Amino acid sequence: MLKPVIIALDFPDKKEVRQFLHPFGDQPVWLKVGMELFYKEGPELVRELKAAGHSIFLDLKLHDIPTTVQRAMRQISGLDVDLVTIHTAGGTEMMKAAVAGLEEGASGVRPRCVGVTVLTSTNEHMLQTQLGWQGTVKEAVHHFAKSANESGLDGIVCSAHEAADIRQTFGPDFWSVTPGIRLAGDAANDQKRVMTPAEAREAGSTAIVVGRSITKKAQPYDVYQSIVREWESA
Ligand SMILES: O=C(O)c1cc(=O)[nH]c(=O)n1[C@@H]1O[C@H](COP(=O)(O)O)[C@@H](O)[C@H]1O
Repeated sequence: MLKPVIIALDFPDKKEVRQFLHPFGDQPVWLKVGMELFYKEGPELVRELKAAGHSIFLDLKLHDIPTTVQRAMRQISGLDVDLVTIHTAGGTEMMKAAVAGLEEGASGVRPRCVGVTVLTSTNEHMLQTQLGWQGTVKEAVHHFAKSANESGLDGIVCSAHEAADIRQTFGPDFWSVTPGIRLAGDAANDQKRVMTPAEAREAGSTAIVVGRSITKKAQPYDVYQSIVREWESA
């Protein structure tokens, strides 16, 4: 089992990805390929990273009518990635269609699918004034997690602040994948609900997603290793 510290490869192209991964040698890690990189490099880079032994979280956050999502997930599943995202706000019919598409397209075990709930760049004030939700962030995440769970998803994406409630309610097999991770002293940037790796583990996160706190450092490989140690000793 790979360490559940997922590195967000938020780079513009494969050249920068290869440079970044060079110090990792042949050590397989969890890598997240998001929209910026996928829209530039497409499936070819995903195949390259898979062939190198990495686990791939393809984060394209699908949100469309059920038929379109099902057909898109069929294609994504054919890439043999390990984890994918969908927006829970698309509703249960869409999420069920996503799972069906993943099953149809898989040659073996289908990719796990987690539902994005309230983005970690959103705080309670934004949720209430911009998105029209009357309750707290915790209540909103719980609400979307319930519909994700009922739709057959494998977990959700939320901040580590909600992870304890999710684990307690849905059990450890329902994943809480938590971005918004910052090392003590790092800038939050656009993230609003942040925690350190150790805090996230103690709160019950299944896996953490870390981008800039690794990728913007002078010695990213050393920082990755220290985050893994922090996670394991928490
Ligand atoms: O789905 C995601 O991965 C995601 C959901 C969310 O609520 N917040 C969030 O930051 N992310 C992703 O996690 C990564 C966080 O990057 P950093 O803020 O640089 O650590 C980015 O690639 C985001 O796209």
